[in-house]
Amino acid sequence: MPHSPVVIGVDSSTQSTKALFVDATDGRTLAVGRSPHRVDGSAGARETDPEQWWQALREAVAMGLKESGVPASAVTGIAVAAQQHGLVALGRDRRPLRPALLWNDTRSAAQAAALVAALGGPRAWTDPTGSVPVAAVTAAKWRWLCENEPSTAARCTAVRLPHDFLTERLTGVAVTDPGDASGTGWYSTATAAYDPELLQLLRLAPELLPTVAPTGGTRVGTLTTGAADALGLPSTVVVAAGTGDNMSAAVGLGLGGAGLLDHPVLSLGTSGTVFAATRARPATPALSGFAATDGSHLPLACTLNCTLAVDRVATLLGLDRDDAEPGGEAVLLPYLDGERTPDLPAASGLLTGLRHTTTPRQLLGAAYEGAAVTVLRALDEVLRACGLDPASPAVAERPLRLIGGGAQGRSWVETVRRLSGRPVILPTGTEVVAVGAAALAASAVLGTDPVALARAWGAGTGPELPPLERDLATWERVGSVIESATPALFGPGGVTDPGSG
Ligand SMILES: Nc1ncnc2c1ncn2[C@@H]1O[C@H](COP(=O)(O)OP(=O)(O)O)[C@@H](O)[C@H]1O
Ligand SMILES: O=C(CO)[C@@H](O)[C@H](O)COP(=O)(O)O
Repeated sequence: MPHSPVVIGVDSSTQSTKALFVDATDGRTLAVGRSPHRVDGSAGARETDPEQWWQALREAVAMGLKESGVPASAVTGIAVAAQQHGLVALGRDRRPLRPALLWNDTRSAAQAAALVAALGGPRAWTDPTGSVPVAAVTAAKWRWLCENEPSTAARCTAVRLPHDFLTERLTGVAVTDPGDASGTGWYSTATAAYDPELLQLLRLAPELLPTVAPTGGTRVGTLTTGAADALGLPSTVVVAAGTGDNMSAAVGLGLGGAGLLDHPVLSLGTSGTVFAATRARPATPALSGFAATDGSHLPLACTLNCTLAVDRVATLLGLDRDDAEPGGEAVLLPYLDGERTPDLPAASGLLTGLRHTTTPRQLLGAAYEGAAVTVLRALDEVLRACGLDPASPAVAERPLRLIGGGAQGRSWVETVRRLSGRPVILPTGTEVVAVGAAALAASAVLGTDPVALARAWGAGTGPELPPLERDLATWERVGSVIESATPALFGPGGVTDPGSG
């Protein structure tokens, strides 16, 4: 009997690649293949060889095929969602000239500040792009490459984001989507096209860039013979344009034009992000005003230090992840990688409020609190960007959808509930970025709306935990330390503009 059609949603995130095999008829997860990658670098550098992502994609697909027992002939579509912003510089042979500069590489902070000044301040950037450049933004990374490795920049014949690089490996087609493009700093969310004035300022030739597909669910082509051989899949498999990981999570949760708008999400991974899909184009210096991949928008704030940083504190203390209790007087800002929100690229971890009575478990709890308050402080701004009044009781009761690896952890869930005072939904689909990519793939195969499809699949629904009484004392204690964490405290490299996102 023929197998029902299967689509593969790929999440190529900072730490690993996941390939989710989904039954396209009902959204059932059949298997998930996984393969880790390495992030190299110290003193602000964060790099990964893009060939590692390609290798990991191959391994994750092979694992998924084996575990699902699905015949390769049943696979009809694939799409890639990946970590945002990373700069992939390719040479004439379409191979990387150097490792990718990742979203959490802070060496480009000075270039970001110079770009803001060159255009006349934050508003001059939010008007076209929706966002103010910070070290994470690809435009700042391109300028860093030009200034620090000019011969590599001169040899560069193509500039790609992580998901574009992988989509091109699959199809041979140079294509991106509006969602991931909106994190580059050279794409205008106002005109839905690359901005020629910004490209000129960046000294980036438009020929180096991929074309922008109308949506992440656009059919780009089919697998090349080489990619089909490498993946063990038929060359008839349809490839969709794909998108950035946060945009894909929105699709997987059923948020967007054909789904729920203005419902907040908190993602707990290497980065902490808070965002919502909304109708109006965001343009405030306090947030990244991204495009979603389906024509709606995605106001978002992102921190550099979330699960990985807290896990590191647990390791330093010799404790298990969940061996934590509320921090008491201790405040720990786990800014081990510098920080993006607030914009403190030269920051390091900060501990204050230590007493003779402070226990290691409280210190770990303080790290959870520091990371959680840092990202949750942007939630009200996200709600305002959705046209909502955060102070209104109906908005305050709106549940927060918790996703990312951290949503699997008891301490993360309890810390977020205690500090937000909101109901929390734990979606049943634990790999919502990959679910979103699978919905984009299915959309390219079937011609349906990806958000509507993902809603029907139901991955965004799950148990709703009731609100806990809000721990305002901790919220305010941690918040006041964040307010005092100025660039001057962390030495050179800090940026004085409070714009973040
Ligand atoms: N059961 C768990 N409890 C707490 N944290 C977890 C758990 N499982 C995974 N994680 C965290 O999830 C993170 C990976 O999540 P993921 O969303 O895949 O990250 P990324 O997208 O940045 O690669 C790890 O840093 C790990 O700390
Ligand atoms: O830079 C951002 C968002 O602007 C990050 O959210 C990256 O997209 C990386 O995500 P994770 O690997 O942490 O999921």
